[in-house]
Amino acid sequence: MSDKTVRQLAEVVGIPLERLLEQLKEAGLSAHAPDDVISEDEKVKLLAHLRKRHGKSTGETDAAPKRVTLKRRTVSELKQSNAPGSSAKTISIEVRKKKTYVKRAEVAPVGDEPKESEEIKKTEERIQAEPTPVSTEQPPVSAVTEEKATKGEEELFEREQPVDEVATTAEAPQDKISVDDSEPVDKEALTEAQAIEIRKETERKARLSETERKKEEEKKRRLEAAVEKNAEKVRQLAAARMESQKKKRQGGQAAGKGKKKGKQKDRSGAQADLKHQFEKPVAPVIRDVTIPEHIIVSDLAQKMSVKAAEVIKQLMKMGMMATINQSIDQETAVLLVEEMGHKAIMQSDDDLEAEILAALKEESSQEMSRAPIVTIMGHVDHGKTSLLDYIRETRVAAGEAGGITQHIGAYQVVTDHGSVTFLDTPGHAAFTAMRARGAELTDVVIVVVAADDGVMPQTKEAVEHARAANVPIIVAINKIDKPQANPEKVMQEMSTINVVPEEWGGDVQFIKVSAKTGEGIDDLIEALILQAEILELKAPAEGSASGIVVESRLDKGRGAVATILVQRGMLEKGQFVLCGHEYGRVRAMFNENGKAVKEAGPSTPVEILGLSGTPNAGDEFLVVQNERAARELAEHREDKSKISRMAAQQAAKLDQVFSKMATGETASLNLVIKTDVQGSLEALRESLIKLSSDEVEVKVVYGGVGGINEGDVNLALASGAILIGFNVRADTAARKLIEEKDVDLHYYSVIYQAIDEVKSSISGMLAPEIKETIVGLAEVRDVFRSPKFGAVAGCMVVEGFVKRNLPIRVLRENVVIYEGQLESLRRFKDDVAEVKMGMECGIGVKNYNDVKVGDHIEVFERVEVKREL
Ligand SMILES: Nc1nc2c(ncn2[C@@H]2O[C@H](COP(=O)(O)OP(=O)(O)OP(=O)(O)O)[C@@H](O)[C@H]2O)c(=O)[nH]1
Repeated sequence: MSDKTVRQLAEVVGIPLERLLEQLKEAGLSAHAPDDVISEDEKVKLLAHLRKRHGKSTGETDAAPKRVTLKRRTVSELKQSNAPGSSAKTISIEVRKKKTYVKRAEVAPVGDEPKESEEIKKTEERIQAEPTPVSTEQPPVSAVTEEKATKGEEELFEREQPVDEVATTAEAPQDKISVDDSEPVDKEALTEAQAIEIRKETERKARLSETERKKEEEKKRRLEAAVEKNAEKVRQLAAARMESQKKKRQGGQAAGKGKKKGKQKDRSGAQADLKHQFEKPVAPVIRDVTIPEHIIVSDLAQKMSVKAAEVIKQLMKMGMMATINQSIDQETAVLLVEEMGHKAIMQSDDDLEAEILAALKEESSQEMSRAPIVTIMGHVDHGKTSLLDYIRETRVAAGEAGGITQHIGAYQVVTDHGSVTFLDTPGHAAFTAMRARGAELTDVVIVVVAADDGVMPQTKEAVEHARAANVPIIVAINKIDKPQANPEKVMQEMSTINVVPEEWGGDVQFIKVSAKTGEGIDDLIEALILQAEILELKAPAEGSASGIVVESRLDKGRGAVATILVQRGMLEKGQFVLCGHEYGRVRAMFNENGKAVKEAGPSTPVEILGLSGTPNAGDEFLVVQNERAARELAEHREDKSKISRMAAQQAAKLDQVFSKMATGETASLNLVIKTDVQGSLEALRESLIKLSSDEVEVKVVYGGVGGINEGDVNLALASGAILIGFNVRADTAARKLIEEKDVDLHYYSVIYQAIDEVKSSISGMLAPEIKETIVGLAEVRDVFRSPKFGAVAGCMVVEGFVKRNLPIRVLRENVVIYEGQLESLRRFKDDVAEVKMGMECGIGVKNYNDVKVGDHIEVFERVEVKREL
């Protein structure tokens, strides 16, 4: 251990040299000049002297304190409210903090280490200046633990953990030298003592921290290197993306939905290089914006990379108010896009579908003759079902011995001369419903007329429906086995409705058959095959298939099951198909006998499994390359059908006839008329047809007697016609359909009123309409005779409400039989003004005593509505 000079010691201890010299003098030590050497003994003596001088000595100079404890006591109060309502509790908290420095062995001589540093001084100062740290989190360390913990230590000095005690009663241990914070402290004395103790500690720490620091630095360096490496990678990646993006933009726009994905990726790339790579465009970016037939405002904004608010603002400038989710038409969108400085590219919604269809046509060009697809129609009980059943049982079952015949909605009959496919949905309702959905599936219509009954109203309807669809007719005169059968009469009656037999010079084949005996059935099938030849029915027998959905259902075990009729191409098991709005892979195919088949050609009906849902009868199906294309097309079709539905509805509105004519959109006004009696039908039909002019042709697509039914509505929908009810009403099912499809229906009770309105609509002079609103409907459940009121109808209000002073009509089977006013409206012998739905009431009709059970009493209101052309 080397001795030090006075100057050196002053420096080490951090006090002025003069002061140290003075202290040395006071202690009576020999050293009195700055360069005098102080021995270890002298140092100890100096320390003892100093302690003595400050009155802190414990006795002998060499009996240095074993530990120095710094204490601080703080007392505070804590107010705590326990349960609500109970008074607050005050807890006194006394916090005693102490710091104890323990001497384990001899005090090491001052300056036994060559290293002296600034740190020592600083630490000393800090210890004196800083208040003892308060840490309530640290658990109190007991003296015993403290002893144990320090026993094996080899260090000469150990600075103990700060000891915090939180106590309310306990006193600090007495064997410790206590220095209370509140007492005046001789800082110099402390400095002397601590200087020695702390120096060691600091040096140890310094040594330790040196290695730790080195480690830390190494770690940091590595981390920084890794980060830099990563950043470099990200930069490279971002640069590459920017480059490809640029190229893409130059090379034109990616089409369709794939673009979306690309955009997302770009965005993530942009985020990665947000800091370094973003370059503000110096010139306006002109984009190519593809615009479909209808586009949502937000989508358009996205395509132009502007905020939707910008687009809305621009639309407002153009005089159009639109919301963010509103769809705008192509023309407006093009104007807007150009206004905003971009290039608009018009895109047809059908492009994708057209592409696929074109591909279909290309690949399947070789056409072969195909079987005719036949629908059977006729009046009730004339034998439609019997005929179909006979053909199926004898032909189909015979052809497929042992097969289980099942109803799949269509089946094929194979004969020596060729095949015929029957749609197993007899009746014109199904036929027209299919047509209303746009499916032109039937090639030939068989109109069944019972030879013993002759032409009936529904026979005429069948003929009209077939004509409206432009489908050739074959007449089957059924039940010729019956003794009272009179085929001649049937031929005559049919001629009166312009269905003239070939043998009489006409163009319609009449076949006499019996669904009971089977007579003439072969002739009928032959006639069908002949008709098919005349029609030259051909279709490609190879290539991707397409056709129509006949019916579909949800099977418990098999999921969605659809019967489809292939019209062209060859459908194979395992192919992806799109059926209306549904799509999927054909998992399995079965024919009408439940037999699994692997392929189906033109005019073949098959049941397919594997679709995502049940398509509608009349929906078109086609084979697509993959599932993605199928899904995209399904979505597109859904949109398209919505739009076309709306368009069809608009086309068939009486108040829009003139505006449509003016724009050249329409040159004909189609009408479906239902009347109460034949006489009014004829009168109305003739008068309306006479309204035809050079600009517009008024066509009565169908006219019939009786209430308006679902079939009439479907026919109106299929032919874009306006429905006219003359003294008749629509039944419940028809009303539902009318509402659902928004079909234009007009009720009249005076012929000239109907004629006037149609006339005005054609000339664009439609006056404000007096609209009749039906406010309520009551069903007659019972009829009482009262001497005072005559016939009183016991009614149940089934719709809306019945009002005493509103006009009424009496309906029998949806035909108006009386129009007038109420005489009385009663509930339990009380006269009332109004009766609501679900309530019973007694109704007396003024001047009318013929009300019957089952009749309906319609209550209506007349309101003037301004026309909007
Ligand atoms: N004698 C005889 N009776 C027949 C013939 N065809 C059908 N019938 C009978 O006529 C009745 C009606 O036959 P359907 O086949 O149900 O008639 P539909 O036209 O299908 O009747 P709807 O389904 O109610 O419209 C049944 O009782 C049949 O047995 C036939 O050729 N000869």
